Amino acid sequence: MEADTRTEVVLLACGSFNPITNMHMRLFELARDYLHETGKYKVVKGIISPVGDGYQKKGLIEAYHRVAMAVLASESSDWVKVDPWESEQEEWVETAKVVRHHHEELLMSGQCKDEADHVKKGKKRKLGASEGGVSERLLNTAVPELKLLCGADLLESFGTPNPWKEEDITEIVGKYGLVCVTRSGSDAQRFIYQSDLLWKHKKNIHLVNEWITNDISATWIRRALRRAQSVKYLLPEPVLDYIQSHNLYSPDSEEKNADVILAPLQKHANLSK
Ligand SMILES: Nc1ncnc2c1ncn2[C@@H]1O[C@H](COP(=O)(O)OP(=O)(O)OP(=O)(O)O)[C@@H](O)[C@H]1O
Ligand SMILES: NC(=O)c1ccc[n+]([C@@H]2O[C@H](COP(=O)(O)O)[C@@H](O)[C@H]2O)c1
Ligand SMILES: [Zn+2]
Repeated sequence: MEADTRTEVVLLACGSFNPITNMHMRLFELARDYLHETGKYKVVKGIISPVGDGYQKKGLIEAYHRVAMAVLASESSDWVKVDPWESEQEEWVETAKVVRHHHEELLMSGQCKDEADHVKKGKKRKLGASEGGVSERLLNTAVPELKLLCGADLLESFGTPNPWKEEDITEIVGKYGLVCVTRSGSDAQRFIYQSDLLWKHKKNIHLVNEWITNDISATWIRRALRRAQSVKYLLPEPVLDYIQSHNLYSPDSEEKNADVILAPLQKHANLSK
């Protein structure tokens, strides 16, 4: 039997997940199919990382509820898991730092693995994004690549100068890589073409076309819930049960953080003072 030489990949999705929807779970499935079809990658894990309360987005309910719902949603998957680390940080954490954290976790878990086992199996796995302060010991360890998974709207938000620092985009796209799920007719390709920075790293950006279009957004779901309209079949049933039993998403909850500036914008304003 031939050895599997594909590069192992872990997909990390960052966002509010307020609440998690069927489309969030579909993102992982679409991205995995795409990467497998290239013949070069083997997706070994998906991570959902809900943003912390410090993000201060309008209508953002408490992180423990968003994490609990994400855990319920992920129960239907055997490869996508929730990681609460980001949600547990007191202050909002830049996405580049979240990616760095998960990459370090991967390096640490790789360090503990019995390397000899891989050698025995004749498995030669490529090391993921690894330069930059990583010890020789870690460089010799087999670690999957970590890639940020997002929708086209997040990619396009890179173009708005305020919330994203150029060095963060460079780190995410240049060092790790991006898998972006886009809709047919979406302008993600043009967007990359129009950005010198993204164009430079285009080899690290995988655009996944979603042919079975699905426009579910958490904002639309919260709106329907406020109006007591049905959202059945738009999110996993256990998530819907959780929302109903905890009475989440009311006109009041939508007013949370209404008068507060989004954390990335605040941070940026402080830096440029
Ligand atoms: N329908 C969709 N198609 C493609 N990507 C999506 C879709 N819905 C969400 N995403 C992606 O999922 C990630 C997490 O998104 P987020 O939590 O903001 O969900 P959302 O549905 O966009 O919520 P909101 O409406 O509150 O902004 C982001 O990368 C976002 O681009
Ligand atoms: N500079 C940054 O790192 C930066 C800026 C804006 C949003 N984000 C992240 O993008 C995601 C956006 O989520 P929403 O679409 O729900 O606002 C969040 O995970 C947030 O932390 C990161
Ligand atoms: Zn969003």
